[in-house]
Amino acid sequence: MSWFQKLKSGLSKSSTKIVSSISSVITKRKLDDEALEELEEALIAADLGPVTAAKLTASLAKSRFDKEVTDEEVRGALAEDIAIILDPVAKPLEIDRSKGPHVVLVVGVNGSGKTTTIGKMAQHYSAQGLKVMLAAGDTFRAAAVEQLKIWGDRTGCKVVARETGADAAGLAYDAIESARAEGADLLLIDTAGRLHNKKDLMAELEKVVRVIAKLDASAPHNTLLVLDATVGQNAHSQVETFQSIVNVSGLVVTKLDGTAKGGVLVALAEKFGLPVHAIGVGETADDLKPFEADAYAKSLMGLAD
Ligand SMILES: Nc1nc2c(ncn2[C@@H]2O[C@H](COP(=O)(O)OP(=O)(O)OP(=O)(O)O)[C@@H](O)[C@H]2O)c(=O)[nH]1
Repeated sequence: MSWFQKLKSGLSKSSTKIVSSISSVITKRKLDDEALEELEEALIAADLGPVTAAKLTASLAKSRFDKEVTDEEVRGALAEDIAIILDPVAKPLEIDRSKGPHVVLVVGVNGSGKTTTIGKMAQHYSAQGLKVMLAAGDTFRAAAVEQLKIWGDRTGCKVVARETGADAAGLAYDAIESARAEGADLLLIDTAGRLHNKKDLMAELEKVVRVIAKLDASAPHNTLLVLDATVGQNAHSQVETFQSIVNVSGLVVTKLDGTAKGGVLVALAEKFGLPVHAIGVGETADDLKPFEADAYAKSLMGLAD
């Protein structure tokens, strides 16, 4: 399978839903007010959000109002406009090897896919020849540490870990020192997604960031928020919550293969404008894909490359 085919098959639940709802609205008919309204509703139902849905239908009306249209033509036009929305946020993560190590803090709620994403990134960057190290900063859950160690074994990357309940900031500090000593290029730090309450989570993440900065004032160089696409519109409040705690520098959206809510990424791009570095379309190491605006927009609309 080509890269595009894999992306398309990963997003098939989302595109099947969108394609069928668009084709039920537009079966060779005039693009009148009623059709536009139904189309807008279909886009909102596909998690693109009311603001984006309104913007997309307005753009369509501008070029095609009162004209005979086919559903494929509508999907093509929507894909073009969606790609324009996504283009400014589609930015691969840039690793600066001179940082020695480039430090990436990975945050997100429990189960969003943080650990899996770190494992996939470890694989990706190791394959590019970078020396990658992992820090098991979710000291709150023993299973999270174990899971990261499994990814460490799988990808041949060293994992810095401590016993359950250990101080996460202290662990992050050790991990940076160890990464420096080993000459690592990239350090990926996992974090806890849930503590007893938001106040605890906030205190922990703030402390981790503070302690990291003691060793390197420019670190963390990236703070990635991992979002599970299956939560749909709840992703918005997760972004707001984490933005209030840490300086979120970019997003990774996971589990796009298991949901019809792939449109949420368009709504997130429109609302927050945060870089989307990669997307998860499965559980294996190869299932982290670069986020490309045009390919994503076409896949979402069920179109060929
Ligand atoms: N289908 C699919 N499953 C995924 C993807 N990313 C992660 N998962 C699965 O989602 C589940 C949770 O992922 P984790 O990586 O453990 O999530 P986490 O955020 O680290 O969660 P905690 O360890 O509980 O804090 C696991 O079963 C993963 O295999 C994806 O892109 N697609």
